[in-house]
Amino acid sequence: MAAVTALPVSLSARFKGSFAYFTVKDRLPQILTKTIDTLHRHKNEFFEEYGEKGVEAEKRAISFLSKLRNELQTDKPVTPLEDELPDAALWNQYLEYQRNLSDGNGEPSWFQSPWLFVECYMYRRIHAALAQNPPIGSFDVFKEGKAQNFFESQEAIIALCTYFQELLKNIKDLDEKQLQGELFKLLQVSLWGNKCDLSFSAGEKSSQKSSPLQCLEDMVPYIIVNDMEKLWSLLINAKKRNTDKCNVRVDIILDNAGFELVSDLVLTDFLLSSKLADEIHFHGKSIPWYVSDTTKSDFNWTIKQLQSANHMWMSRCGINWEGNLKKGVWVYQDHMFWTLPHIYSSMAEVAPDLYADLQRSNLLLFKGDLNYRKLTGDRKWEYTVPFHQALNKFHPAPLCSLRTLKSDTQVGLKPGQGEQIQASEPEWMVSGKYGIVQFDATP
Ligand SMILES: O=P(O)(O)OC[C@@]1(O)O[C@H](CO)[C@@H](O)[C@@H]1O
Ligand SMILES: [Mn+2]
Repeated sequence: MAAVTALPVSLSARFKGSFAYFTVKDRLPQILTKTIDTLHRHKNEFFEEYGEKGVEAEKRAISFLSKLRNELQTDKPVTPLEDELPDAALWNQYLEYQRNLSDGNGEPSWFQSPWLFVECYMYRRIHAALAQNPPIGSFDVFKEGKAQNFFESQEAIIALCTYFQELLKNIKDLDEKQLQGELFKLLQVSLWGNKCDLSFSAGEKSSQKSSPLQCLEDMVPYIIVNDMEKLWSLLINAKKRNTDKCNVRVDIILDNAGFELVSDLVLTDFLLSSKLADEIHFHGKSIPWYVSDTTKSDFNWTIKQLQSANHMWMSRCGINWEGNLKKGVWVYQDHMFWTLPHIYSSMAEVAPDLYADLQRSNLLLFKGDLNYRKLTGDRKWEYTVPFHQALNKFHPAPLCSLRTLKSDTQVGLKPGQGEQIQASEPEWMVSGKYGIVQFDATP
């Protein structure tokens, strides 16, 4: 009989001094405080739009959020959701599951439970604070920050769009080697684009300032797992096998809006334009999430901004991308599973429809740190554990994580590799300076 190996423990704030501990202790309350400030600042706007009712809704949302911050900071039990939003029952079932896991060690709570669970729960409660308070129910408290990130990355966006439009001019004449070179460049831009997330900096500015293409070479040593060659093989082989009947579909599970999203759109446009893929499916969040994550409204807003930009190549990108959506070769999808606390190894059970949909893809690109945490279960893995093992049977299709390290979990390293980086850079797992392009194709 095969030995059943126990899974390592979940990351949690109960490990004092860990990154999870500092996040729950400092960063999450800061994010709540900023959220409250944002609502305060929009008070007049709510009044102008909805009169007294708007102001009352704002007050109720603020008091709900202050209560939440207090619960967090005093390590109160995590309470069932009391709203009637469509995912509430699934959340409450998951809370029950956590209760059973804690095995008489007390109720699930902010500093005792798995970090991933309580962090997701905070964003879900922020959503409830607004959703339960019409008429401001659909106000996205993180919208301003996402838009600001986009505007502050303007120069980098211009540089990227210009590079890409120049590339399109002679893309048909590129030989395989050149095509591979361009794919690798755009993969790296999309990888490093993941530095620009706003929950990491507790909502402080984090935009792409310099030209995103210039220093790629210098950053190669910081890609500590680099499976770009494997990605290339998969794509080029699929292209060669491709017949009219069988489209190559690539899915990208998006992360942050702002510069990162533009880098993802350029990468996926390249896949279409080079005919490495015929169809791209984008997966975004159905509610505001982890400060900077992309919602449908961010996705459409970004394309509109590009279209109407006062720069020829930026607007060309925007126009083409709107066209891709109209033609149906780009498809935007969302599913509530992406904003549940569940790790991806439970997708087949919790969201069988989504799992079945992903199975129709030739390649899944998972962007960012949170997706990596959910792929690998957010556990204290040994660095050398194979990625496939950490995925714990999650395997709808060949998949690849493009992620800069911003939480202390990493698998698939060579023996001694993690220890060696640790010796010279104790913050390597949480600084965003290192990245991975980590691929798994084994069914
Ligand atoms: O998924 P992303 O945008 O790359 O990163 C999300 C993130 O900033 O949020 C968490 C910290 O609160 C960490 O998991 C991670 O660093
Ligand atoms: Mn994010």
